[in-house]
Amino acid sequence: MLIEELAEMKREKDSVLNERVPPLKLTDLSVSELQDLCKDLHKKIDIVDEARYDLQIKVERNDLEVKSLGHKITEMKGIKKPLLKRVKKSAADSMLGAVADTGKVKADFTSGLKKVKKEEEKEEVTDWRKNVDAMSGMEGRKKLFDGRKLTKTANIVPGAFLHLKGETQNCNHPKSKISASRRLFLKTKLVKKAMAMLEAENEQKANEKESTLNERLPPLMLSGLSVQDLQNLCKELHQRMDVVDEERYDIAMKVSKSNAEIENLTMKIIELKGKKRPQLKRVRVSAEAMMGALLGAKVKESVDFKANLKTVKKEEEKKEEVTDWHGGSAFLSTHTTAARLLGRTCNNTRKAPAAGQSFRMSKYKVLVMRHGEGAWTKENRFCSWVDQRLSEDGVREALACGHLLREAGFQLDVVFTSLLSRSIHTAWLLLEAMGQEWVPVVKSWRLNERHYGALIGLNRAEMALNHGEERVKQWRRSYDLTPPPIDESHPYFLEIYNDRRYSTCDVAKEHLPRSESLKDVLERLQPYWDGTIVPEIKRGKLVLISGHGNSCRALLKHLEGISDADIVNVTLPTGTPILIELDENFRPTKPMQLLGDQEAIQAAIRKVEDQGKVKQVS
Ligand SMILES: O=C(O)[C@@H](COP(=O)(O)O)OP(=O)(O)O
Repeated sequence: MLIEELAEMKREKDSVLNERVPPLKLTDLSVSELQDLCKDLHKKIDIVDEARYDLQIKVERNDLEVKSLGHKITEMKGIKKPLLKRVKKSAADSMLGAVADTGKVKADFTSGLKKVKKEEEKEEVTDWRKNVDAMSGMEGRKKLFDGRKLTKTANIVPGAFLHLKGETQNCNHPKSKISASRRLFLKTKLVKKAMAMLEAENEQKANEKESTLNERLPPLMLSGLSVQDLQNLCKELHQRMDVVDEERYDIAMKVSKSNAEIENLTMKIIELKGKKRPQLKRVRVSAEAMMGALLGAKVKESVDFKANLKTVKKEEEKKEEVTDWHGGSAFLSTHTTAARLLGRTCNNTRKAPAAGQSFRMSKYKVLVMRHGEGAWTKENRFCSWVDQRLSEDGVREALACGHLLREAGFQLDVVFTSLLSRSIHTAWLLLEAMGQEWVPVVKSWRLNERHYGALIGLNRAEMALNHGEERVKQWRRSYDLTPPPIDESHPYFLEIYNDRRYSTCDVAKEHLPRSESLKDVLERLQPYWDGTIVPEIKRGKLVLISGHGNSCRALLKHLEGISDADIVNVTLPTGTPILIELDENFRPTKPMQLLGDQEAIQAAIRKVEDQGKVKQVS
């Protein structure tokens, strides 16, 4: 790295740290003021130290992930890999493996692997297979769930799953006698067990964290201290704050470095997979189905997506895309259905045309999408203004979205994103997949995700357990409910508000939101839409907005005239572009279209909705 760059990084670090820990001013302070100052410093150290602790854990996790991805790449390149030994996995890892998507178990056995002699490996592999073979039949099952056997999750759970999924490599062993229903039974039990272990592990981790933090920063004892003592204590705490904060800064740098590395490796893996992507079919979908897709549960009973699925020849497909642009009688009738579904509570200026009314010509098109899946979606935590990256699936979704748009022939002129990395990366990836990297990407905090206030970082399913699913739904989807605001004691407060990106906004940092309802989101977003995005569209540019679940909901509410009551039922899937066609007055001319495989879209919506439910494992 160039000396100049290093010097720049040092300058940047010094300025951030100086801003966060300004010099002490002790002169003329009374005893009580000094005591307050001590308390204040003590509290700040506590917060920063906790953040440092969390970041350190993240560094360790990232390191493991980097190693694991490295192994994967080595394997994919067909390079002879070193002999590997299974290592203990945490309950969390086993859980992740056990409950990984669509029923295909994905325990990642290459992570944290060690070289060993061939003999050792064979022995070990044979061992767990034997274990599982011995588990068929009632006796076996009992043994399998015997607490003694399960005290070491790592050695049994992943192996058992692997076997149950029929993914064992050794062909010499006779085929498993376990029937499908037994398999399901075993899997369910194992998941339950793993969940209990996960809970215990989480509790243990929380205890460890608390005791470490308490040890590092014992409580303050201020009584009986003279002015001189208090001044010395302030100095000591100030110095300590400086050290802790600098460490936190360095660790945060490590995290962003390893995040970038993970992203690079993930991209490499995707490239190595040979850009194999699912065949996307354009399908004719009724307006009802479209609204069903968007409104999720509300109307889904009446929607049969399978019945609407149709394979169309490529030629026909293109023709349809172009010629159906302004619609015909079919368009009018579908639009009317959509108007009926939404129109009841639509505000009149935005309402789609009703039957008998003349239909308007589409003058403008705009594409709106929620970014690909974010890393915290996997953990089911409210992410909001915390700058999490895309997950591996999120990267895949963004690329698939780019391919879809390229195949459909879209030529973008400008992309708008929020200031959050997940929205920006989605834009980059999709532009790359479209071969349109040159297209400008314009960023604004006004497209940021809704600020979830004090809810940031909390787990939705746990919230549902503690407060009820309905309450969580209200927090997530209602129009004018504002969650409790974030304050300085919140673990992510400093990370958000000390971030340099927020000093670039068109409002002062202290006026940035501390919590928002969807209504607030629309209020901060609309001036940007009217003042910056609309003029570009009017210039004839094709605009894509890579936003967030709720910033996109707010925009759709505005464009489609969705009522306060109906917006509650609108949930957006990740990585799915929505095409909106507008007339010269920016009123919709036809129902918005969620582009892509409708069945998959419906499933993705359900997945997002289910995040707010108490997880039932039965
Ligand atoms: O803040 C978050 O966690 C999600 C939305 O959460 P829900 O409103 O779906 O709970 O935003 P996004 O992933 O689109 O950035």
